[in-house]
Amino acid sequence: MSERGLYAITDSALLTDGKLLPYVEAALIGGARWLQYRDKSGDADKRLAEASQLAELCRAHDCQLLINDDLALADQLGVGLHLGQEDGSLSEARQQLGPQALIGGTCHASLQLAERALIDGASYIAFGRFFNSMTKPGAPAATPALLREARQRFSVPIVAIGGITLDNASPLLDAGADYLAVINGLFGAPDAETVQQRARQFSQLIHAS
Ligand SMILES: Cc1ncc(COP(=O)(O)OP(=O)(O)O)c(N)n1
Ligand SMILES: Cc1nc(C(=O)O)sc1CCOP(=O)(O)O
Ligand SMILES: [Mg+2]
Repeated sequence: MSERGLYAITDSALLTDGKLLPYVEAALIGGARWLQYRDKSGDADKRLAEASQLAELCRAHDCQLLINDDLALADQLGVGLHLGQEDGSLSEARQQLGPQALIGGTCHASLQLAERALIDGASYIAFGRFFNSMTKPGAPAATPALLREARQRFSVPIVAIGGITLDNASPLLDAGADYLAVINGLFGAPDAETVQQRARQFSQLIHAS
């Protein structure tokens, strides 16, 4: 598992009209190291079908797949999981998915939530939002100073999320972020070629920092 990189997150509202697979494949070709399937439709059949296709793509491109919120789906596919504060027990997810599973926790702007997540078995901790987010405008705000403090305290991968673009990402990397979790700054593109270019540029930025 690479310890730094681009963490692409899908969005069912953004990746419509058949964009999901071509845009995700472009992100993987461009170097995304982790991919989170984030779908809020509630359509279980669609979610299983799409997540299964993404699992195949990720295997072909040596990318780790994680499922947002849904432990049962992650377990069914044998992939990772991301849990927020309202998504159930991280310790139970660790118990069910086993010691090797990639499991992450939302920590907003709280070092205490990060400590709790690590006690519960998280593989990584995610802080945010750092900038205005088109996808999740109401998320609590975090600062690069928090990332510096977290870098001092914790040895697990640190993820930054929320309104991240190629133009504003560098201070987060300088402050200690290992992964940049991005939705709109990556997938809010006019075509797959642009997604691939953005993924390459994010990957270069991360590995040069
Ligand atoms: C990498 C990463 N960090 C944070 C989140 C947000 O998770 P959550 O708070 O559960 O909100 P939803 O994404 O479920 O709306 C995330 N998904 N990924
Ligand atoms: C899903 C999510 N969680 C956040 C948090 O702060 O926990 S911000 C966010 C949205 C990320 O999308 P975009 O890159 O388009 O801003
Ligand atoms: Mg959630």
